[in-house]
Amino acid sequence: MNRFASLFAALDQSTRTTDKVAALVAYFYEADPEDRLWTVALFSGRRPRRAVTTTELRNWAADAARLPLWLVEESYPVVGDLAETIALILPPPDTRSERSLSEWMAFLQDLSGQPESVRKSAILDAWAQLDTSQRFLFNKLVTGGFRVGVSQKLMTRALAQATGRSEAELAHRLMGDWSPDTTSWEALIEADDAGADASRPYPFCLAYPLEGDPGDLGPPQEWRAEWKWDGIRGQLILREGLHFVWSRGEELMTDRFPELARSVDFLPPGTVIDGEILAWDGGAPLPFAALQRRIGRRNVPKKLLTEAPVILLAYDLLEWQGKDLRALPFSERRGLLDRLLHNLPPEAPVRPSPLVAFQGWQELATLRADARNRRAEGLMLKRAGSPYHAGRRKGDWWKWKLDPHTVDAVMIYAQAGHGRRATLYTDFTFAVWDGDALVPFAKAYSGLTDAEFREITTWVRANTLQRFGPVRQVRPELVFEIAFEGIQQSPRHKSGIALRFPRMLRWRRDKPAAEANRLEDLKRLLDATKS
Ligand SMILES: Nc1ncnc2c1ncn2[C@@H]1O[C@H](COP(=O)(O)OP(=O)(O)OP(=O)(O)O)[C@@H](O)[C@H]1O
Repeated sequence: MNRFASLFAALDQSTRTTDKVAALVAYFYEADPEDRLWTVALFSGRRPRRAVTTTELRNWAADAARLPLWLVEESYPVVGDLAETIALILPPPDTRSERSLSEWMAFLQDLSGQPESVRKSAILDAWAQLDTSQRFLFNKLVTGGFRVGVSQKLMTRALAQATGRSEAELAHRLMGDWSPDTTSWEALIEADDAGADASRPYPFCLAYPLEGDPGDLGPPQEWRAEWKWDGIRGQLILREGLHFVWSRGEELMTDRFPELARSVDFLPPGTVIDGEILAWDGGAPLPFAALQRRIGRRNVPKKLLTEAPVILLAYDLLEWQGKDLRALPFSERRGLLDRLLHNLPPEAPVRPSPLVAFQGWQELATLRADARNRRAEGLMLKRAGSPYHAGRRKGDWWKWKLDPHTVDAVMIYAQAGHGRRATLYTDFTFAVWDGDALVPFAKAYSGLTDAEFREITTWVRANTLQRFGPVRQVRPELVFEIAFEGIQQSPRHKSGIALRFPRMLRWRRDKPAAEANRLEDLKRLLDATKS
């Protein structure tokens, strides 16, 4: 645990990317393969099974520190972090543990499902062997609320330096359905047979919002335009006679969209397609509300399959005949994709998303104005010569939406509704990132379906950090897309801004909290509306 604790301290102390990468590279050189694997798992958002609830942890810490529970409860808001509060109030350790990170993880995994008395004495025993900084980390591992200022991209860069493999290859290897229980460092990072897991997706290429004039992008012939569909991003993988569908948040959605199973009848194995899952009425997309009824359902009732059938509108080809095509220019990948799909019969659940032909930027701006009639949110601009990047990189993919007034925000407080919805948590407070902190900027309470509010209510009950009368502070994990009519400066709000008519457009299950918008984004929008 010492080595991991030093790594954590080094990452925490510096905001400079080069320092963070150097600390990670040094760690990857020195640590044991089991610890390296757990570190990669934790830093890429993979959580161990949770064996202990935060309430149990608080109660046990109060016992161990011989403090009344109310004093622990009072200390928590002052410190601001439960793991840290507990680390600080416990008496000094009796002995020092020599356990490594992976040994502690195995210890925690073994606790899951054990009776409370066994789990309590194990946790107390662990606390008695760890110093304050190790305890802090240990508590974070127990609660699963592990966050460091290290993006997947940064970690991949460090891994590339430490292993001599390319970032693109490593980013691909780290995707998909693995955990330290199902793989080893050797199999995940080093073994030649990187294709062992047939379901493994590629990291999604993401876009930046176009804020200025498209004319600034250079000659229009270097660009391709497509409609920006209002559905769910999906990567369809066809390998070894099987099919898999991944969300942009690395969640397997295969069973949720059974219509896509038929793609194996029309397309050969060794094909991976990037596209948008849309509810489809035969010739055009249905409004997002139709697709919304499908989201979150693992078993889709027959009625819904007929009322809101889905297809994949394909816009990129990432693998063909088992070969990774990501390094090819976009125009070539698109050409191959169109050839692959243009002859498919209407019953095939995959179709090409058409390219929008244009000669000049002015013509494209006029076409964009018609996006709503096409049931699109605007346009996507993709540089014809660009490879398929992993993640968000400025320059080659731009989203040029019609309505720029949306923001992805993290829910931090929840309150029950009124009347018919009095038993459900429906009124939420949302925050965006300001540095490493979340600042509240808006409240909203409409826009989701009853089924979604029910699911969120269960989640709120299980993830409450604190109560203030009727309001619950929740783990900052759920992301929602908030739409609004206007934005203005406001000295009354901590964020310094106020929104007009904010409402929830959708629950972004595919986005982790770290990817929510930042206060700078809202300030930029504020400046743009002023000028
Ligand atoms: N033709 C298209 N090409 C690429 N992406 C498209 C297309 N049509 C719709 N999209 C959607 O637009 C998104 C592109 O924006 P971005 O990469 O920033 O992801 P995002 O944060 O999910 O975006 P948003 O919230 O604006 O949909 C994709 O994730 C995808 O779901």
